[in-house]
Amino acid sequence: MGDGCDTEGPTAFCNACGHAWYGEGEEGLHPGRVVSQYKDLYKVAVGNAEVLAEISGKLRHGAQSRRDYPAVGDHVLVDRTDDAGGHAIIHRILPRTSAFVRKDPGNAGEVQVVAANIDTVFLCMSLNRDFNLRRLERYLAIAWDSGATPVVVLTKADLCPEWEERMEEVRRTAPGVEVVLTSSFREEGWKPLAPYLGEGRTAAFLGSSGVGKSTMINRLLGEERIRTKAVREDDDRGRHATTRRELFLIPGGGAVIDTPGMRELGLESADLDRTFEEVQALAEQCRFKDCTHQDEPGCAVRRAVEEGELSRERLESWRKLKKEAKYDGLNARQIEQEKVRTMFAGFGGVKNARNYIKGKNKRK
Ligand SMILES: Nc1nc2c(ncn2[C@@H]2O[C@H](COP(=O)(O)OP(=O)(O)OP(=O)(O)O)[C@@H](O)[C@H]2O)c(=O)[nH]1
Ligand SMILES: [Zn+2]
Repeated sequence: MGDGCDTEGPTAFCNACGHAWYGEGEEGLHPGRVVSQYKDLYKVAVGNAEVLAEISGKLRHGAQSRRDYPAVGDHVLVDRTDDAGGHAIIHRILPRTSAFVRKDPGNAGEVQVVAANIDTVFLCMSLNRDFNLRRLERYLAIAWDSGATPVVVLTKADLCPEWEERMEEVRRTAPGVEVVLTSSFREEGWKPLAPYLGEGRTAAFLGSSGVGKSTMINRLLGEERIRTKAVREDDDRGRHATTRRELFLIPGGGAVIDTPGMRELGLESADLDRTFEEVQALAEQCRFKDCTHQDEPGCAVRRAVEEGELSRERLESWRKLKKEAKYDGLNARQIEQEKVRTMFAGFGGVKNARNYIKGKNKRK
């Protein structure tokens, strides 16, 4: 085991989703998983039961910022498996392996965790009207930054005879990222998602409204748990309160999270360099280290555009994103890095996946 990891192996398994975690257990406490949140109350899955829980006074007092509070997807230790006698108490949040963060709407300069412990992000794009490669670049940036591994999920394959062309376009936009084709209106049309699901794994669905995320989740769950075409998030503008965000345990093992839309996530922590790996590689050959690729002499990026090696569109979207993403030093990966370090060494999951993809790109 490398990276200075001194853990021997998992010491406990979440009995709700099967996820393994490292570190000491605690006498009398039960591992569970936060499936949804209502203001200061959390719904926690413990085994086959669900309890309503609040956080312990100690946890509250020790919290230095919003990100020290539980989020959907967190593995936590609670004091009971039955809340008939009162709310359960969350005593500890276990180290996160990944986190989606956004700016705290009620607290300038602060971030909060939108969803935690996601292994795979399904970036959903429907093959009809929604198909938009520039938008995909944004989603990719956010996904990489969360620490989870993105997979592009093309939905509504039944509506698009030109799916092969579309897949090829996606592969060019997202080099090294896996691309799958799905349809909720076809028998077993969800099957391509199966390799990313299962015992101990968590996947989140990200994508514009109407691409079919809820329909797909219902298929995976085998029942209509989410009402499709319900109240649209855009309709309650200004109200920060409840946006739909819930973790569902899949009967066959593992879990899925229905993540909020792009607007809620914002772009503040977009990992542009990874999404625009080829731009980044070119930029390294620019004469000036801080080249903005506008009008500096010796700019390798502009040269590549002139020579037709890099599309003008691609450079434009890079510029646009760079402008939008406010690099204020808050980066999801940095935030969680401390907690994550020990986890990764034993898991190998996210880190290995990244290295794998990196290597795959190099070989091209
Ligand atoms: N033809 C076709 N239609 C689909 C498919 N999946 C979903 N739809 C339809 O697309 C519409 C939107 O589906 P939803 O599942 O509500 O989409 P969503 O991404 O969850 O949308 P929000 O809840 O607004 O975020 C519904 O009318 C679905 O019946 C599919 O595979 N093929
Ligand atoms: Zn340059």
